[in-house]
Amino acid sequence: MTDHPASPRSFSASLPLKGRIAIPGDKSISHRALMLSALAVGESRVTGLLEGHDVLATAAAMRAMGAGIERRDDGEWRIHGVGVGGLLQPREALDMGNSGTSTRLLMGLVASHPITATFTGDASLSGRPMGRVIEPLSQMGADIGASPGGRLPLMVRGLAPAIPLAYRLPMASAQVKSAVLLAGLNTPGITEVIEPVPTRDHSERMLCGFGADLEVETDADGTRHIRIRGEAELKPQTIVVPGDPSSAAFFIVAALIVPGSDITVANVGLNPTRAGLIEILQAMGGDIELLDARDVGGEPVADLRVRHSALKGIDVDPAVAPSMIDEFPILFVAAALAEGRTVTTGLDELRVKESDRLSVMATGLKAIGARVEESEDGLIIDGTGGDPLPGGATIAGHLDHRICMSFAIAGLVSTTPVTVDDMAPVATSFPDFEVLLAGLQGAAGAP
Ligand SMILES: O=C(O)C1=C[C@@H](OP(=O)(O)O)[C@@H](O)[C@H](O)C1
Ligand SMILES: C=C(OP(=O)(O)O)C(=O)O
Repeated sequence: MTDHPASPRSFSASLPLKGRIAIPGDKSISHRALMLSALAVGESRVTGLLEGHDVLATAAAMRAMGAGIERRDDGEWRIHGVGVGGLLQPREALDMGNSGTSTRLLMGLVASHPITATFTGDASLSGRPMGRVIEPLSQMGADIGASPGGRLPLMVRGLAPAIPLAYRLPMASAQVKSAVLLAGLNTPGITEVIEPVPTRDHSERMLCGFGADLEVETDADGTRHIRIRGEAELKPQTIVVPGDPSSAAFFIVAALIVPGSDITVANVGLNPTRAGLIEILQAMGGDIELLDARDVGGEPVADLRVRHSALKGIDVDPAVAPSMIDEFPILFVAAALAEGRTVTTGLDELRVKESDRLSVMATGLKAIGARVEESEDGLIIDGTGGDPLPGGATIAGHLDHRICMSFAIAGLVSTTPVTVDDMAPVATSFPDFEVLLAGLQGAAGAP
C-alpha cells in the first residue's frame, strides 16, 4: 500500500438500493484469529477470515515469525502454531502497510519473546502514535527504539521472561489493551489491564476460547480488570469469523438515506462493544430490523433489514463512542442528510486514526455542500432533512479506507457526482465494497 497507482472513482445519485448482501469477516477478529492460532500448539482452522490488506499484513508477519499459514482453495485458512514463547526472529522488517491493529498487537507479542523485530508501514501508519504501546511494553522490559514522536519505523527488542504489569489504560483503546494482554501471554505471573471505559472485547473472548487463563472483574463504576496468567499453552481452535459491523455500517447508512431503499445485510456481528451505531441510527429514526439473531464463533450475529427512513439529528452520548469508534465517518454522512442538528463530542481519538477523521470529514462534507462545524473533539452537523447534497467535489481520501467509503456513500445522495481521489485504500478492510454496492444498485434496476 505504500506506493500504488491512484484509483479515482465518482459516485452519483443512486436508484433505490435493493436486495441482500453478506458482509465479509470482521477485521479485528480476523487479526486475532491469526495471531492466537499462530501461538497455539497444533493446527487451527479459520473460515470467514477477512482477506483485506490489513489482515494479510498480520498473516505475513506471523509467517515471518515461524507460523505455518496457508489458504486452501475453499477459502479455509489453516494455521500451524509455534506455541507461546516460540516466535522466531523475523529476517526482515515487518511491513504493516496501513494497519494500526497489526502494528500495536504484534508489538505486544514481540515484546515478551526473545526476538527483535522492525516495524514499517505506509505514510498514514507512519504518522500514527505508537507511544501508547511503547510505554507499557517498555515497563514490561521491552527495549523499543522509535522514530521521532514515537512513530514508525521502530524496532522492538523483546525481553523473555518479561516483567508482569498492572496497567491502567490512559485512553479508550482496544489496541493498547490487547498489546499488553498479548505481551502477558508469554510473561510469568499475572498481567493486568485496568480499563475504565470498556472497548471491544474480542481479545478477551478469543484468549478464553483458546484456553488462556483470563478473568475479568468489573467494579461498581464499570471499570474492568482483565487479568491474564502468562506462560499459557493455547489449544488450536476451529474459528468462524462473523461479518464486520464496521463494514456493514456503510450499507446500513446507504439504505437509510437513499430514497426507496430496502436491503438485507446478512451476517453482521453485533458484539455489544461494537454495536453502538445501530443504537444511534435507531434513535435517529432509522428503520433497522434485527432478523435471525444467532451466535457465530462465540459472537452475537444477526441479519439486518434496513429501509429508507426520515432521520432526525441527535446529540450522541460520548459514552457510546468506543462501541462505534470506526463508524463516525459514516454517521457524519447520515447526520448530513438528517433533519436538524447532530452534535458529537468526546471524539479526540478520531484524530489519530488512518487520517484525522474529524478534520478530513469536516472538510470533505463542507466541500459537497453540507453544513458542518468542527470543534476540538467532535462535529456539529445541520442536516438537509432528506434533500440531496449539492456534491460536485473531489475528496482527498488521505489513505483512509473509511473516509473513501463514507464519501462514496455520500455521492449516492448528491445532485452532482462526488469523486474520491483514490479508492485503493478500501482494500485494507473491504475489498468487495464496490462490487456489493453495484449489486444492490443492480438489483434495483432488475425486472
Ligand atoms: O483492536 C482493534 O481491533 C481495533 C481497535 C480500535 O482502535 P483503538 O484501539 O486505537 O481505539 C479501532 O479503531 C480499530 O479499527 C481496530
Ligand atoms: C482505525 C482502523 O484500523 P487500524 O487502527 O487497524 O489501522 C479502522 O479500521 O478504522
